[in-house]
Amino acid sequence: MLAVKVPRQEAEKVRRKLIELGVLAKGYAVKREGEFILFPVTEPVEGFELVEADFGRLEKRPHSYREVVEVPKDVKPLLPSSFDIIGDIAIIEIPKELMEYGKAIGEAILKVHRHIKAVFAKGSKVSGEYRVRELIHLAGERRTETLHRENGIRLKLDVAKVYFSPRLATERMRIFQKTRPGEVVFDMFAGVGPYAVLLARKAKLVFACDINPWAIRYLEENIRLNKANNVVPILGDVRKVAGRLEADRIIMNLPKFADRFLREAMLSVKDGGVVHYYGFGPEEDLFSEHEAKIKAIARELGFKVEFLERRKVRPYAPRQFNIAIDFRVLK
Ligand SMILES: C[S@@+](CC[C@H](N)C(=O)[O-])C[C@H]1O[C@@H](n2cnc3c(N)ncnc32)[C@H](O)[C@@H]1O
Repeated sequence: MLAVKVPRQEAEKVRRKLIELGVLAKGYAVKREGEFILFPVTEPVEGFELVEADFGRLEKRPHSYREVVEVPKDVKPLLPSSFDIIGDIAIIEIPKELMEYGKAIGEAILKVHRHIKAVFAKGSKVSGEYRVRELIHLAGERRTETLHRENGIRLKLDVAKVYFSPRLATERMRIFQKTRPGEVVFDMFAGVGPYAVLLARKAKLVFACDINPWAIRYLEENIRLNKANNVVPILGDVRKVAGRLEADRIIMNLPKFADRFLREAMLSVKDGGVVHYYGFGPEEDLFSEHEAKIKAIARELGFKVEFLERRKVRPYAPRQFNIAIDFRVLK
């Protein structure tokens, strides 16, 4: 095949020129011959030494597991285009019709994403007090503990024993940016500590409560891993703790039931402090119901609320969103 031969020192400059001219042949590995580099080209190029040479084909690495997965053609359109990655574990939601090809899907994911060591399918919705879901092993190691990196912190967790969603990383960073140095924060539903450990980098003190003993066990480990010694882990029902401490900022990341804990949040926040409330809302009216509940509880307690920000955090179900409402409590 036709090639341009150039001294090694000029190779990078020439490569860019050939790309600019649109004549560099794609899919071939460039060749080295002593002090020279040979570039495969699709047509003669003026001003360069041209030679004939054989080139090896570049191995084309697939970008998606869908390119290599071995499933019948008719079910291919059902393959999900994305999945969650927590540390080195992939968790994919596959439709019922694809369940019998679970192993093939898992193996394809392992093949394309070399850093993933285990693949699980979602076996149920997130449920119960601990907000965990069943997982079905598809391929790779039968291990559910992993180390996840997010926003510059390291989080050890067991995906089968605690709640954790990597999709909230941006939201957590947003709250970090709102936090002011010297604040006292109360993370009412802390899990393994993705908010608490991150906010501890700015806040003076972070109280982090969870009712799931596994979550608190991992939170304690994450405090050590990240040297977040200003986080106070509290194991138990937040109802027993609330009102017994005072915070400048409260995080209520229990979207399914947060409305049931508004009284506890308002009793625990200082006059002028801020509550970050999470919920789920239908597309056509995301916030009204939640805001009405917030106002009603404030009224009952004789407080005032000032709404600061409302936002969609992420899609949750068809035409349903995970939403956030930030509000200030005036006592
Ligand atoms: C949606 S998860 C959020 C965890 C964490 N904030 C995160 O972002 O990964 C909610 C957490 O609240 C905890 N929880 C549920 N009810 C509780 C209660 N009454 N008191 C304390 N924690 C509770 C669950 O165990 C779960 O870990």
